[in-house]
Amino acid sequence: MNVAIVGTGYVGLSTGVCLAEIGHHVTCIDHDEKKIKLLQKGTSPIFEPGLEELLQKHILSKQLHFTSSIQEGMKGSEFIILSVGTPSKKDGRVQLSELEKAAEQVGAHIEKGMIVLIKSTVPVGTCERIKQIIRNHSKNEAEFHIISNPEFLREGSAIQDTFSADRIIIGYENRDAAERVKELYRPFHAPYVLTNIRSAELIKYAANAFLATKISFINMIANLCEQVGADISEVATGVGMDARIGSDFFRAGIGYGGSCFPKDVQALIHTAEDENIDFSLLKETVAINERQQQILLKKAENVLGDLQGKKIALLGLSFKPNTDDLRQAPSIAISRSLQERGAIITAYDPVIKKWDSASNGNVQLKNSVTDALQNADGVFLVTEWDEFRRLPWPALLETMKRPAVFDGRNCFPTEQVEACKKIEYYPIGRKPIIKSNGESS
Ligand SMILES: NC(=O)c1ccc[n+]([C@@H]2O[C@H](COP(=O)([O-])OP(=O)(O)OC[C@H]3O[C@@H](n4cnc5c(N)ncnc54)[C@H](O)[C@@H]3O)[C@@H](O)[C@H]2O)c1
Ligand SMILES: O=c1ccn([C@@H]2O[C@H](COP(=O)(O)OP(=O)(O)O[C@H]3O[C@H](CO)[C@@H](O)[C@H](O)[C@H]3O)[C@@H](O)[C@H]2O)c(=O)[nH]1
Repeated sequence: MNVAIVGTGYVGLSTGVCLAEIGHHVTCIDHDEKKIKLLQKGTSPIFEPGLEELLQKHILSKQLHFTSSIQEGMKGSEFIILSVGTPSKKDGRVQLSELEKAAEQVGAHIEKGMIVLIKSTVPVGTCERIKQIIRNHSKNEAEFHIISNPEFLREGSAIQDTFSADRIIIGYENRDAAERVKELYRPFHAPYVLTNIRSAELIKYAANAFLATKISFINMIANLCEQVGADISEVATGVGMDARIGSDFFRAGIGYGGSCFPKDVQALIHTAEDENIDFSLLKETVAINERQQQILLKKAENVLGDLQGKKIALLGLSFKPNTDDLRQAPSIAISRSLQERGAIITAYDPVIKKWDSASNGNVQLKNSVTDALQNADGVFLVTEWDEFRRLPWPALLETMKRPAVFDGRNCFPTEQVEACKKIEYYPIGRKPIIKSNGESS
């Protein structure tokens, strides 16, 4: 089948390569010409495991094409997938201008029988508006169909998530169009949920808001663990083993970030507000998350005192491992607060090589963990990149002024704590371990 994807970002590109892999002919469209040129050469503009291999494979197989022209991309396509960004406005509501603009452009080239799938995350009622915009811009009044098809892939595991999706949501008003969409995705072997468009739109927000709330809940339990002498890892395991609760998205830490949870929770609060519903539970999810992002800072102040002039090393900057995405990353909130307190901030991340110090806090990016840790008063483990678990920690800590480790993801290997003669280890929701000359106190 022929598919056009409008918006070749994290979602559009991941979806595009996966649809090519299952045998479709895909044209990815983006108005960013630099991005398109890079993609045409087989280079991925984003860091996403497994993506570049599929990209190169299907450029060669001629199943994957890239263009900055909507007209060229849509020509002969049966399915038009819209996956442009829907970021937050300052007040937390959803900015729909990118999607509306894309809809106008799609409208100008829409043809009879085309199926337009809205994959961008959009508030309830948006798909109906987008349909109207496309119709208003259609020159030939072509009859087309609209489908709400929210996406659930995660950054860092986008390809794997697409091939083993828990479900595919198809919000439809025309049953034949829904059946054609089922056929498009059939090789993924995922269960379908066929529903009306508004329910499909809401499913996406409810899923993200629930997961974010689950994280805030376990973070509060972690904070309680610290006060009552319990261990969050064991508590989360014991609670999560109840099949009704589940152990996924139950890792305590420094709170959730990324381009989705923060904006989608805010958007759902606003949707409820517009219907005169005070979704106070979600407001608390957000408030807990904001406090949690400051927890390493508080611990560091308790241990190191005034942070003015102290050197703090941040390990990991992206909002989670295996991505280069910095959108709403906890590292930004942390470095801004450290800067306010006059700390000197160094950082290392395996893939982030650019950092906007003016808006994200003044951070000196280093090329290695060794350089970042040199002479530091403390290290914050911010993102649980795998490589941090395999470092020669005993030797590294000796290069620090004070071997104080503030572990925001509980990812520092326990055996390494044991191997260190001198360490002050402060995890989340667990007892700190202080060792000097090989003795714990
Ligand atoms: N990032 C994720 O993990 C994820 C997962 C599920 C759903 N979503 C949702 O999917 C949507 C896209 O997210 P993303 O992270 O891929 O966004 P993104 O910002 O990475 O990509 C959007 C792309 O659309 C392009 N674009 C914008 N307007 C265009 C137009 N008129 N014509 C052509 N190209 C245009 C931009 O240049 C950009 O490359 C959002 O609604 C988001 O909430 C994201
Ligand atoms: O137990 C956990 C799990 C995650 N996180 C944090 O939560 C954030 C989001 O992580 P994750 O959900 O893995 O990444 P995203 O790529 O943001 O994916 C979420 O947002 C996407 C965009 O809507 C959805 O498609 C996905 O289903 C949804 O998981 C990150 O900061 C994680 O560190 C935790 O703190 N504890």
